[in-house]
Amino acid sequence: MSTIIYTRTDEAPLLATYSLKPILEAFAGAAGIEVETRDISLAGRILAQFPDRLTEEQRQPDALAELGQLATTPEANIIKLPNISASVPQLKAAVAELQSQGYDLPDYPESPQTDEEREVRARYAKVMGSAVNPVLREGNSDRRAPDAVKNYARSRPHSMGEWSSDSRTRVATMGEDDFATNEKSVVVESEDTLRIVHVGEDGTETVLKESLPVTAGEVVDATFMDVQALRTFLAEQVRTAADEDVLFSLHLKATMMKVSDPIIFGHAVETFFTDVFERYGEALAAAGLSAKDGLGGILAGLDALGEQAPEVRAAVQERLERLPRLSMVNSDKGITNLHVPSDVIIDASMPAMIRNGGKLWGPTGEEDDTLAVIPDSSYAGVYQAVIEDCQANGAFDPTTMGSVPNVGLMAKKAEEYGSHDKTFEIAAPGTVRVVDGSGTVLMEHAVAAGDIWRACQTQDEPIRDWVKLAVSRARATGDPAVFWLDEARAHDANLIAKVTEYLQEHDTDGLDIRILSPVEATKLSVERLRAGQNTISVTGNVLRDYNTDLFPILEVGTSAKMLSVVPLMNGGGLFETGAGGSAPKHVQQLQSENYLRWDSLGEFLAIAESLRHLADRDDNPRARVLGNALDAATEKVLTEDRSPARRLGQIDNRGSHFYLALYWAQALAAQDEDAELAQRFAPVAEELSAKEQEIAAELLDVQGSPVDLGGYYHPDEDKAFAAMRPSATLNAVIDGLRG
Ligand SMILES: NC(=O)C1=CN([C@@H]2O[C@H](COP(=O)(O)OP(=O)(O)OC[C@H]3O[C@@H](n4cnc5c(N)ncnc54)[C@H](OP(=O)(O)O)[C@@H]3O)[C@@H](O)[C@H]2O)C=CC1
Ligand SMILES: O=C(O)CCC(=O)C(=O)O
Ligand SMILES: [Mg+2]
Repeated sequence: MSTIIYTRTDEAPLLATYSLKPILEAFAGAAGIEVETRDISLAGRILAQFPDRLTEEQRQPDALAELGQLATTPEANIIKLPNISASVPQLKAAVAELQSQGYDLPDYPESPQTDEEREVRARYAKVMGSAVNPVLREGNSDRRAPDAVKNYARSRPHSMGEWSSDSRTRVATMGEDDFATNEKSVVVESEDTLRIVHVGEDGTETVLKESLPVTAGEVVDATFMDVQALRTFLAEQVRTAADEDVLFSLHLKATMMKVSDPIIFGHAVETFFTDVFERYGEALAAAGLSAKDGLGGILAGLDALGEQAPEVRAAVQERLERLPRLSMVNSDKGITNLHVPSDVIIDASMPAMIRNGGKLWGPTGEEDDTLAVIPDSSYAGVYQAVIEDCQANGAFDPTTMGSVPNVGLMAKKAEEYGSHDKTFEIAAPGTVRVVDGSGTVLMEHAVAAGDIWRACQTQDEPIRDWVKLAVSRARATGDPAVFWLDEARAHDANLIAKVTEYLQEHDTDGLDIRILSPVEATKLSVERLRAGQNTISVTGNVLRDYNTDLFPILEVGTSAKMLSVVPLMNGGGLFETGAGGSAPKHVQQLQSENYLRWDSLGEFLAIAESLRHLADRDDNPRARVLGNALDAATEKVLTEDRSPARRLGQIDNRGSHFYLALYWAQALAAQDEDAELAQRFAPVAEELSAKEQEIAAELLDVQGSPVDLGGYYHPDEDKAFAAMRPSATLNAVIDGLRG
């Protein structure tokens, strides 16, 4: 029997799953395909770490480890929905919720003192940050907007904010003493085990990483961020934003870069609130309050300071009332850009700002231009180039613009992704060295206390596979493919050599394949975008992440509508859904007014791809019929405007699933490749169609009042099903089909 693994994740995609998966099970079952669930949610991953503290019924298997293993085999067919990459505040909240549900989990030890606490912290560290994606991604990434989605945006464009030529929005970046400029890179010739050591000024050696296995031909980089330079830079930007009276906003990826970016975030909080930290820094530290967890964490924990608490709160308030104004995540609730490290995530936050005419929201909800602070200069120039283009040429026009799909290098934890196990906050001045098995120093940097040093690996085989994928996408589309690589950067220079070599392995006759620096590649792609032309961006891992939100958000309004395929290197398929995240604000809306705005279009596209993959692998023609019919249904959901609207009283996520089921059944009934399947679904199509009004009314009726899900990170199954499957009439049809 063919099997599809459907992941259980978090937040909005999880809620949507309660409604969509029963439909998938019913339809797939008819083609002899089984749908299995694996829980890789944050809550599930936490529980899997502590079997020793849980009762038999509470224990959870380590589904992530299982899927990581599966992804290396040809049998893999995994549909992966977005999941929470947890920051410390999110982890603590999830633990508290699970404790309140009767799970005997230890508190997260902020500063572990005992061996036991260190052990607990190490277990939590395994589930934090981007702990899921790098494990499953045993292949490179192919993300693009399908024609149906582009056509929809062309005929029904999303709103775009206006750009004016006197916009003062710009990006500020270091450009020296940062990760980009300090980078060194080597290609190791043969399999080896490297070590990372710190040598203090007095010659004392401290091993930072004992064993760093590398494979032949692997690119290994090392770099560091000079923290004194960072703090000087941040202080300058605070002053500049005040002088120019624009909003100060910081854009990092504290979830994925889970060691380096929370530290940078902490420096930004301390720099913005210099007076507060100068006066109360010690008291805050003594109370276990860290700037790394953000202003939100500090304000929430202030009571621990006893009598001093009101004074500190007043000092924070006083600072907030002076210039520069901070950009806001939620001005109604007073949540600033510096509240929670995972609230503002660069891949989503910068495109949202660009889409909005370069404006963010200030303390009183006012829209204004912003100084977007992106400390490391590796890719900051990409956003600046897009901003300059919008200032010169106005907003993009979704009805005429072309497309920038992406072929991204990410297999086997390539590039910065997952480099947190090789990232260190330096304890004392000295030198950090990367040493090979024979004792030769491959790379070294002089560092000061507090600097953030990191190494990063990229294996050869993924690079070769990435070049192949790029050529095959260029061939399939006829569009130019541009490798975004900067010969001035050490790592990129090594990649350029490999790309040039591996391109020789392919027939590139008649293809337009170029290598340009990220800024030049942006300028070219954006110019072509405006001319309605497509340009494939072939990028490393970080730009894969950035570009697959940036361009989709401009082109089709959201990255949720992307087709996101990961052809696994050993032949399996990983089908990601969309290119964005888990949209936490959508859950809040469901809880407060029983309306779920999440658009499952990414899931629909992924399921169809997954079905076709099964059809090829298992020689199961019925799976192909099902997949093709699903694509037809998805297109009809778009053209008939059955996607979730944004406001109460209209169709939401659940309603869009109903229409998908209706159109899917209709498409199956109408096809003539598989008569048995047509016969099976004809009555389903008829029944759903006949009951359309009834079902739509049942789905709309529940909207408008609060919903109790019994948990945010770990909802109660019965409550969540009840909330997400409110139409008894629809359920009866679907459950009847599931038999
Ligand atoms: N692949 C993965 O597993 C990923 C996980 N994440 C995780 O997701 C969380 C939130 O990340 P964040 O960067 O805020 O990004 P999100 O993409 O979750 O949210 C940004 C905004 O995008 C829009 N959006 C995203 N997806 C959909 C959808 N399917 N339907 C409708 N609108 C959508 C919404 O904005 P609006 O409607 O206002 O335009 C939303 O508020 C974090 O925990 C992060 O770690 C993030 C990225 C990828
Ligand atoms: O893994 C993560 O934390 C985020 C992944 C992401 O944003 C992406 O793949 O686009
Ligand atoms: Mg992303």
